[in-house]
Amino acid sequence: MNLDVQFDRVSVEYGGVEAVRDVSFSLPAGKIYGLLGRNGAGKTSLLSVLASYRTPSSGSVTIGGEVPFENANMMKEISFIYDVDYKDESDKIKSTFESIARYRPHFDIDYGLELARKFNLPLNKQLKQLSKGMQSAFNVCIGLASRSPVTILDEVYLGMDAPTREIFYRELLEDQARHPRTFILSTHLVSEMDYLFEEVIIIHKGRLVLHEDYESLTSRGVSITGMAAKVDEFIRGMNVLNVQQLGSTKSVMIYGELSEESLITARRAGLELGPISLQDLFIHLTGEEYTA
Ligand SMILES: Nc1ncnc2c1ncn2[C@@H]1O[C@H](COP(=O)(O)OP(=O)(O)OP(=O)(O)O)[C@@H](O)[C@H]1O
Repeated sequence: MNLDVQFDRVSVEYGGVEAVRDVSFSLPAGKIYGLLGRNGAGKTSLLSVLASYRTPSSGSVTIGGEVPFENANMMKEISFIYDVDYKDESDKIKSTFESIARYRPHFDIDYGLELARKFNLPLNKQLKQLSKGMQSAFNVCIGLASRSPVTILDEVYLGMDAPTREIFYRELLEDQARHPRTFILSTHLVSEMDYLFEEVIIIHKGRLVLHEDYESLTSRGVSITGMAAKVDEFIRGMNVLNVQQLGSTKSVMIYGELSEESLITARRAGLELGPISLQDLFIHLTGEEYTA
């Protein structure tokens, strides 16, 4: 079954206020997508339309050409994992997995339990007795063990410590290699998670800023380091994202590809060129001065 995701001119309104405006993009099945945007950019609103938690105020979302809203067959193929509050939940991990497996056809209980052990989750405790980070790790167990063809993980790392997040990232990549599917990861931890993304979608103030594959996106920026005067001369007229200076050495990030001629000039001037990070680009593209 082809389960490509298509957003077509999607807008989401809350009481007449537009949180998402006219967003279109398509996500071919089987890849890991990073969805980035600042607080309030509209990520959860967009994802909740895909997960059929709400309908768009205009436009449409389809999966494999079908509208998922109130489409029971299609809903079995989607998992939307977010920061669920378990404060009233007295079930334990295993029985929760068993309940989920009844309505998620791809759910693998053994894999879920294996993950729970890797995350050191206590199988004998009620969910409400788990710490915040443990509850997040439990959500990740559900997201991965569901093996849904379309899996949405909306800021699922909240409260998880760094080693636990590492387990999450490693397991995600390993399970993706075994059972390829579409993952959409919404995150603020850009520098930590960027290596997971095959494609990146950035939204800002409800609008799509870009959708591009990770490699070509990061190849669009360059860092230039060298003697301050030489750097200043070289970057004249370029789109500068960030400047750092230590003594007489200056390091500058620019956005835009350098021509072959510029590369030769930079080398002649003794300047060091390097890649820039997705986080640098993200900060630039969603800064206040940026207008899409
Ligand atoms: N139920 C709601 N009623 C009214 N406004 C809402 C509602 N949910 C979200 N909004 C507004 O819609 C906008 C987008 O919110 P959304 O939660 O989609 O952003 P986000 O990118 O997920 O943010 P964050 O990274 O902070 O979680 C915000 O201005 C928010 O205040």
